[in-house]
Amino acid sequence: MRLHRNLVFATIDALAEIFNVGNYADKVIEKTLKRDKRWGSRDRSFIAETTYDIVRWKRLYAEIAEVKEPFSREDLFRVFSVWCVLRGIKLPDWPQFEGTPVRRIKGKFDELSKIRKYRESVPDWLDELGSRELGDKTWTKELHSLNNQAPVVIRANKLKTTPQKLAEILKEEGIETSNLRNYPEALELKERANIFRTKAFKDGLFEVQDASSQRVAEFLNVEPGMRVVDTCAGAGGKTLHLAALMENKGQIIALDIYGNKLKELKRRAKRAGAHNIDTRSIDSTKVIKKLYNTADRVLIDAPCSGLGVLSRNPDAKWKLQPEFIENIRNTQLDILQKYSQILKKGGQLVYATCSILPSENQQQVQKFLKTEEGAKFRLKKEKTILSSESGYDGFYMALLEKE
Ligand SMILES: C[S@@+](CC[C@H](N)C(=O)[O-])C[C@H]1O[C@@H](n2cnc3c(N)ncnc32)[C@H](O)[C@@H]1O
Repeated sequence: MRLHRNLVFATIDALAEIFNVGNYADKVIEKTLKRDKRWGSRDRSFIAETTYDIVRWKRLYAEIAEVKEPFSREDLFRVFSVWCVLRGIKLPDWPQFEGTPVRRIKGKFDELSKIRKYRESVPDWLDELGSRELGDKTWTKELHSLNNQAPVVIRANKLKTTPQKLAEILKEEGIETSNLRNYPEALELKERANIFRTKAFKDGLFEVQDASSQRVAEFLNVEPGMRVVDTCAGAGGKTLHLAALMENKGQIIALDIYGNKLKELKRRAKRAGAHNIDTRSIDSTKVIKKLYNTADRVLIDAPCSGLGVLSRNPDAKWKLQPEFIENIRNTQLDILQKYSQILKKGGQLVYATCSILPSENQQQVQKFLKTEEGAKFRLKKEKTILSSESGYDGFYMALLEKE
């Protein structure tokens, strides 16, 4: 691979903004890619993938490069040169790479690879938390898996197509996919591509949704005609899936505390041809209370640490703080106690997170069952999806019935 100066410089700029300013990697990359209209798809994927890679391996690379935050531009070039050396990419003869100690980089890599927190590049506190909650053996495997680049999985929108037809349509647009066994609506891209540019996407034939995430709506046992409340709907990944499973019949009320996310949900619903979704912003407790005892099904796709989706969101490793996880656990329990009251007697509720920590998952459900509201519920089944076992995101889901 030959390195192009403007692509490397754009990557360094993006890294400076992510590491030193603290902006989100996806937003920074999106902005960086708009900088030069002449960049083709290979140029764009170089910038995006290299930036994500260096974000993912920040601790390991910085340790090898012997640099500390906040990084100067010179430091970032040193980190970049570690990335090149470890990938076997020939360094160009630019002044920024002069005197790069190639042998020393390889030696330090071998040495640091013996220690998990460096090898897998995580902060000390996170390594300790994961190991304490999951056990050393499972955490080691899981962390390794969460450091792999996530595959691109899409969900065929059954309101408009079938996975088979969609695969053919995408093939005509130059995108090859394969079916995923045991995931009835999913297709996986054989090669990464910007699928948002396809006509099939603009026509609402699919949504990008990880395979594990596609398990959540299925878990809720919805049927056409039901009244379903999606309490933490965000931009609607699961809401749209619910609408498809309900064949557009019945009613879905999508709630969130952020109105802008619900606006995006509406846009996506229009594209998907999902007509049975109402959105309501939770701007007071009244919004929830009005819905008490009205729903056949409730989904609580709770805010969480997001540790199960590190492979698609590697900068969370550096942005997450232990206090955030502590606070989010309180929110999760509070939400469970309040939003569960939306359910009618005999109705079913799914509590889900994209976390792999038992303290956000099964332990929260057990705590909830011991509360006054929780005593009305029975745990029907629960499922923990580990990335190391499934090859996709880490998720947790529990199905509860109101007796
Ligand atoms: C895991 S995300 C939801 C993802 C979404 N369901 C999807 O499938 O795309 C959690 C959502 O909960 C929302 N949220 C956070 N606190 C909340 C609260 N107290 N009540 C309702 N929603 C909340 C966040 O804004 C976020 O959109």
